[in-house]
Amino acid sequence: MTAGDAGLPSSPDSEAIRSLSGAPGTVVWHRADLRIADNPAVAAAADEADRILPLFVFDPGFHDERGAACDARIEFLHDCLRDLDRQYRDVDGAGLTYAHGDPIDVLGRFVDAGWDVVASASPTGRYGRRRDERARERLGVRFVAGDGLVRDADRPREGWSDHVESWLAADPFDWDPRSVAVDGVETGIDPEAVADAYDVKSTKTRVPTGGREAGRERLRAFTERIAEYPGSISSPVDARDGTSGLSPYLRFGCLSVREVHRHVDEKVPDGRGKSMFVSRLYWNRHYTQKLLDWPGWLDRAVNPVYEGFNHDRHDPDLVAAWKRGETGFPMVDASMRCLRETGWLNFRMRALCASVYFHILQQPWKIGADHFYEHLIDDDAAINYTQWQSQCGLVGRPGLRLYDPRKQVRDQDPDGEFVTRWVPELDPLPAAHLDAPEKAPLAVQREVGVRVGEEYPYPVVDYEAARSEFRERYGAVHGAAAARLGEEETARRASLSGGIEAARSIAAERGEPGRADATDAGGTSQTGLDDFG
Ligand SMILES: Cc1cc2nc3c(=O)[nH]c(=O)nc-3n(C[C@H](O)[C@H](O)[C@H](O)COP(=O)(O)OP(=O)(O)OC[C@H]3O[C@@H](n4cnc5c(N)ncnc54)[C@H](O)[C@@H]3O)c2cc1C
Repeated sequence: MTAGDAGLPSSPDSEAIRSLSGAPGTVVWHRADLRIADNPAVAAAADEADRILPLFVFDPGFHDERGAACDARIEFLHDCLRDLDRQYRDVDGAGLTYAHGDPIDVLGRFVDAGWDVVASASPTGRYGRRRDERARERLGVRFVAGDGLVRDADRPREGWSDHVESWLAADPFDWDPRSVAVDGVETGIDPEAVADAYDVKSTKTRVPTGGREAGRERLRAFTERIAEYPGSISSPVDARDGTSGLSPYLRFGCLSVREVHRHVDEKVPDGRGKSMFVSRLYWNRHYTQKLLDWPGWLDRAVNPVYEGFNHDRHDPDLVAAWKRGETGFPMVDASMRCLRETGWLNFRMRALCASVYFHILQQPWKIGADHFYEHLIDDDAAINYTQWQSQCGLVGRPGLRLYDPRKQVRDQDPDGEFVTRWVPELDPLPAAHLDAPEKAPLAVQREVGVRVGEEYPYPVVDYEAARSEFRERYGAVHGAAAARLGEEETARRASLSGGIEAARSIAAERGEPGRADATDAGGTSQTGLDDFG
């Protein structure tokens, strides 16, 4: 579909822009920073101009069939935009101007009419990177940094934690709405028109309402129950209401990481819940720094030795079974169905599904990561793809994150609440058999009317055999992969928290052909606060 096919023109046109009265000022081009508080671009524009014009451009590349987001994520974005419009109106200005078309064309018309353009700098995927480069080169758009990441440094990871810590402690970006006029141009475009034109209709359920107001409410509610956070993280049943649920609000910039940190720091006494939550805000910055350091995370194995790993085994039927939640591993199936229907999963279940996909089904990692990208409401290219590569073991660090899906049922869902909610055909089976229904005695299967192979599939692969085979294959090249971490370029790409030195020390210790050091990740969970790599 093109802009024309969707029935929406590229708007506003030059005439509408020229007809704005008064001298041109500065356009604030909003993208993934849908707030007016603690926003470096808004603050910079208000500081330099007497007049600002906040703009969001609906890009057909995001909304038509080329866009990878599900309709629920687009609806969440639309909520965020309506809320941003309200934020501007609340400070007595015109609201947000909605545009439609190729952002470079739209912004070019403003530049031709004498406007400057500023935007917040943020690492993006390939498409966004190209768009931003064109905007900078052709139109002189200024990208203002202020997200706590290290830019333009030869070794971004040197002193990185200190840098993030002082950014978190610094005052938020501020501006005085009384010192600047907030202008707008009538375009006839708004989220409703876009939803109609592109037929945006979500079929997902339990999707939260987008926008700053809803995000702030969630933050307030979460801080009241933060003491229960550590005990709620791992189980998919408890996590749904037990973790903050802030990820989509951070993803679309309704709230800044810094203001979330400040709120928790000021309102919550020190304790385990607070420190675990704060460490996750660091992880958010850590994984985002990775994408800034190397954009290839989105489509190439970070360690060249693993490029193409599993490609020779690509089996579309296995991939389809994983996507549909029909692998015969109940915890994976419940998680994959829950992802498709609600657009959210807790960390452990995301890691489990990625691990089973790559280590057990032995399928190419990017197809799996793209599927997550399509369905997650919080999908953040920076976190999703870097997490996928880390979970799959494509960095070349020692230690595989292998999750056993049967153990996860026993540990995280012993009563079968999550499994039977999402895989209702297993509901009649006693909970004791939900970790491995294929092992339930035939008499039990007959009695409750759940016959494995009919109502529910046998495991699509033999878990133990597949795990041994994967360890064998992965281990055969792991020494070579570790050795590559000793090379400057691969070390830079990996962007480990310990910097290039950490990568070199892995190369020195493990950099020779040998077997992978595989452990069951079921008990170990994930990277610690002091170990961002
Ligand atoms: C394969 C895989 C893909 C993932 N994809 C995404 C993604 O696209 N977007 C995303 O925001 N998170 C992603 N995560 C990280 C994590 O699962 C989610 O941030 C978390 O589940 C969101 O729920 P919450 O906001 O309630 O988390 P909370 O536990 O309340 O954490 C608060 C915030 O900290 C950050 N955070 C928490 N855990 C992590 C982590 N492990 N890595 C980086 N940041 C973290 C997020 O911004 C989150 O909103 C992924 C994890 C895996 C294993």
